[in-house]
Amino acid sequence: MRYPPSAALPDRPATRNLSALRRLLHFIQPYRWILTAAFITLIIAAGSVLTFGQVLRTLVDSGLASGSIAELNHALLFFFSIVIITAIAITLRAYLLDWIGERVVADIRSAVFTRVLQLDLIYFERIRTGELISRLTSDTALLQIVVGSTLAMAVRSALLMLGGIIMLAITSPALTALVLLGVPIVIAPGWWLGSRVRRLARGSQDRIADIGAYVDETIHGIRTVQAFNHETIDSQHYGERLEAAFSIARERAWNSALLSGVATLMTFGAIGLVIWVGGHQVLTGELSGGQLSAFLFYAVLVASSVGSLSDLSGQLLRGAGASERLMELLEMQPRITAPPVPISLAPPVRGCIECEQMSFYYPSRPETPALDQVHFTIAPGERVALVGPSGSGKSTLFQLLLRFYDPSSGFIRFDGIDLRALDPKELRTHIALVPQEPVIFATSAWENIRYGLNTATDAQIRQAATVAHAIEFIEKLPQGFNTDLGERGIRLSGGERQRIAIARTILRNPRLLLLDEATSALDAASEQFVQAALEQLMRDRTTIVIAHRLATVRHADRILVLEHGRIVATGDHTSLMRDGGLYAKLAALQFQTTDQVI
Ligand SMILES: Nc1ncnc2c1ncn2[C@@H]1O[C@H](COP(=O)(O)OP(=O)(O)OP(=O)(O)O)[C@@H](O)[C@H]1O
Repeated sequence: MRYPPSAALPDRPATRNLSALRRLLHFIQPYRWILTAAFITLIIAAGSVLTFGQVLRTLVDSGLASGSIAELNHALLFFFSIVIITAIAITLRAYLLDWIGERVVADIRSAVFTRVLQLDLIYFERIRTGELISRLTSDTALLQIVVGSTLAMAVRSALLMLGGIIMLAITSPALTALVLLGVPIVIAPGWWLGSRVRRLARGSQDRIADIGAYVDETIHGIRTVQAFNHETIDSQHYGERLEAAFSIARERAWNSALLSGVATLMTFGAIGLVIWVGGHQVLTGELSGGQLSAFLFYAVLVASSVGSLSDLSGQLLRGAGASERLMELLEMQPRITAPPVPISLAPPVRGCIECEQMSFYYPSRPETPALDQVHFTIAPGERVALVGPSGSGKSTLFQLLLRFYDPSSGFIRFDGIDLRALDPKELRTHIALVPQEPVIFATSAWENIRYGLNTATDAQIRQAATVAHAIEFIEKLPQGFNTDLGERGIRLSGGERQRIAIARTILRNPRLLLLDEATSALDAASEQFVQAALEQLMRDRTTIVIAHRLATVRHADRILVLEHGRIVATGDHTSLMRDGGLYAKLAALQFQTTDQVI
């Protein structure tokens, strides 16, 4: 088992360890030359900033103090040259690093999304969609900042800090000793408050992910929300989450404000002290005015570098946490995979299904079998109806046939080959599922039908829509096939959505059709169209249908009756009715008797 045990997403507290950032190297590696160029510009920029202190010293001591215009001009020329070099280096550094940040994050997003799409259903049972989306957006956004600026800023600050200290020592060793002694006193409160701010910021981010997940769930279920008059309650729940987020954010804001105040007090207090001591030295002639100016410049530089290093270390830690979560997502291995050497289905694929003493337990319910010693064979082209009370395992059987899960024991074979020996991709090209609630995407009718077969031409799509009796309503839509069907097909009726799904399946032309009949009754006209479309779809292929209509069970070659995951009876409608038993009871209760009363 390669998933974390309790949650789908590794939702651990942010790591205290920056080594998680090392895992980003794999993504940065392809751009190492650009990164090298960026670091060269970074070093040039940092070097130029350090040179400013010397420029200042020359300006004061040689330019101003000497009273010579020529020397002043000379010093200013030096100053402008450094300004130009710094500006060019900063421009290049900013662009190159931003570029790398955006590029790496785009690559990570793409890799994570591709991986998530490959994970199997057990993963999606555990995860909240909103949370995943928030991870994909907020964690990657954090990484973008880390790769695109924080890392480089940290290196820059470290360079400036070290360079600054060296220049301080060169300028005035005595004052430097004083400053270094004072540094711990100046930065200690900052570190303490800074770590509080970071912890609160992390809490605030988790609350925001929680709010995102709640909004996602509520908006998805907006019809249910409104139908149950749940708007006020949901607003209240949302409000409570917002308040929780706000109270953490308020605490963070207060600590952050305090941090700014304390940092200002400490920094300027320390500068004042240096001016006081240094000023005395200038007066006694131990130090020149230029030296004191340069010293102050370097002292401010070192102080601000230390300050920004402490800020950046928080960001780096959060980035390391984000990187760790994303990399763990990336490293998750789907369990349903092709074997190293998959067996290919020999053409022509027939669509023969065998289930041999097959049992299945959902991983989250290891004590109750969802399917128990199921045993049957379905011949190519046969039409089989599955009937059983709710929870008897009908949909589970479909999921196993599509190999979303593997049996816990026993076998399922397709054309005589164990599903586990096949590449699931190949298997699924021969199977199509028409669910009760078809999935419609927020795009045109063209694209929704083409979903069944990427390479389909417009003519093939029209043909499939005609066979599925979808063309009748598609052509009446405002822009015909180009009409956007709205998110989840919200602009279509239930019957229309089903006919789009049927057209899609016709295009796919599977050997095995898994059909979950809609339980909700359609109006007579729509029902007629859907039935006619289904008849076309079922022709000449093996079909297993979870039946809710009398017409379906009557036309089935065979009916399998499931109860508590077991097959309790098999036969055709007439013989099963004659036997009485569960089927007869279910038939009386379950089938929509629009066409004929039992
Ligand atoms: N993802 C899951 N994890 C754990 N148990 C599950 C899961 N999905 C279904 N079950 C359980 O497995 C059993 C079979 O469920 P299944 O959905 O196959 O029934 P069904 O016959 O299709 O029911 P219905 O007609 O109501 O759709 C039920 O007891 C159900 O609670």
